[in-house]
Amino acid sequence: MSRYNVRSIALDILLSIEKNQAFSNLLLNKSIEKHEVRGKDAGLLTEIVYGSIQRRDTLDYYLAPFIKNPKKLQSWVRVLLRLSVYQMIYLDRVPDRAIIHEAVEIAKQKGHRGISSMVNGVLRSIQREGVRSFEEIQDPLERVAIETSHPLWLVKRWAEQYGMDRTREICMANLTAPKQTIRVNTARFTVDEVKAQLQEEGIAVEKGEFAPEALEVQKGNAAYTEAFKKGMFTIQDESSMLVAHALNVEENETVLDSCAAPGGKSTHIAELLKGTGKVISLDIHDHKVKLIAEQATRLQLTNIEPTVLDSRKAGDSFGKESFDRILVDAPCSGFGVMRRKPDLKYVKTQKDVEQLSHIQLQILEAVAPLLKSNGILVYSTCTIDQEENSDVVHAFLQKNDQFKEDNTFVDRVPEQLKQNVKHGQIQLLPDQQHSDGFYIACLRKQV
Ligand SMILES: C[S@@+](CC[C@H](N)C(=O)[O-])C[C@H]1O[C@@H](n2cnc3c(N)ncnc32)[C@H](O)[C@@H]1O
Repeated sequence: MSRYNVRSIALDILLSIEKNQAFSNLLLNKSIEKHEVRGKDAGLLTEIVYGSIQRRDTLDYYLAPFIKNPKKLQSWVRVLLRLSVYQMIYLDRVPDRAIIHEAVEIAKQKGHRGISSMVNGVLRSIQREGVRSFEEIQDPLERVAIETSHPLWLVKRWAEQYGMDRTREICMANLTAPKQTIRVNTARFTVDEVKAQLQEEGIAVEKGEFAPEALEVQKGNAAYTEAFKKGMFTIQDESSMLVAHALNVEENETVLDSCAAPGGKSTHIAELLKGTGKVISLDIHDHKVKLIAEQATRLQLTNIEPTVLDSRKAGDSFGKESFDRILVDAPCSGFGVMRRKPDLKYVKTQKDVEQLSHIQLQILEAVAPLLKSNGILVYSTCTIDQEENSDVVHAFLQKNDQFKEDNTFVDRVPEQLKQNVKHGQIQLLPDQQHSDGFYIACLRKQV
């Protein structure tokens, strides 16, 4: 595969993301398979696609002084310029002249002479003159927004919730590459067994930062291994691994996972139950419930029952007080996982946050009666927005006085995170723990 093709494929992927607002990781994986992009080329393609999305607004800021008629610029030309400038500024392994040459060739093929000479002119000017500084932006919020390529409304919102300094750190952290961590299937294997098997397959791993069953991948991709096929582990961020521990399950218990697909947490709960008891795994989408069943089969866990159901109607299918533990790993804005899904920041709106917080509260209220007294209800999201996190929990507790914050939650949190637990809740931020941003609240139903 030549470099020319890699950039051409990158352009097609980026255009398709712009047009359909499809998630970048899915589209990228499909293209890698379709074009059989391998080795270093796959790495370069991934870097160009993710980087160009992640830095979109910064790249436009850099390009703006060099483009005479921005309104007339066709979207494919803008995307081609973005991905070329991304490489010139952020990747040092390809010389600028090669990047410019390839951009001009693509422009010739896709457009006409006028366009290719404009692309050539813009990129050569940037090569010669460099790009402008962020110091030109007076407003500090706007500067963070442009410098880290986040929408201004989101930067403003986080500045109100977390303060200016923390917001900048969060936004910067969202530009870094996420780690790959795996969760050992402790129902069937030990951490050492999995480590040894992966090492045999050329995948270097180290102990995770805080979850006992976590291994951090240092080299290689654990997804394409025999160990994965054999069900020795699940690929999961470490912050997500805290959720099943928060439930504090004991063998033979019955657990409701009310928003379960694709099954990352259901399978963890099933593993902690050591194959005993039962996990009823609900999801509203039929095609997603199939994914839970697939994972349970791969991991050889027989104590999971994947079920298609809107959990807001769970009361029609299950009796009051029928579960020992309930998890609501709610649909959310995903603002904690922007490193993995950088397109989210341009797609989600303030209205989405508001609507999601209503659904989250509805789900909590619907499943609450199904919990036995003294049982634990865990609410979690992969977002860092307070309206979807502590505000939802606060609203729920106000209306449901049978529930209280579970102060024993702190005992089930790893040592280095204990200080982050407040009132039975923890908010992990991407700049602090180097994991995904994640929120967990642990509530107990009073006897
Ligand atoms: C954050 S994801 C869950 C991730 C999952 N717990 C895991 O660890 O793999 C939220 C899920 O909730 C599902 N969902 C959204 N609304 C729902 C509802 N009303 N009832 C049940 N599931 C719902 C979505 O389809 C999505 O799969």
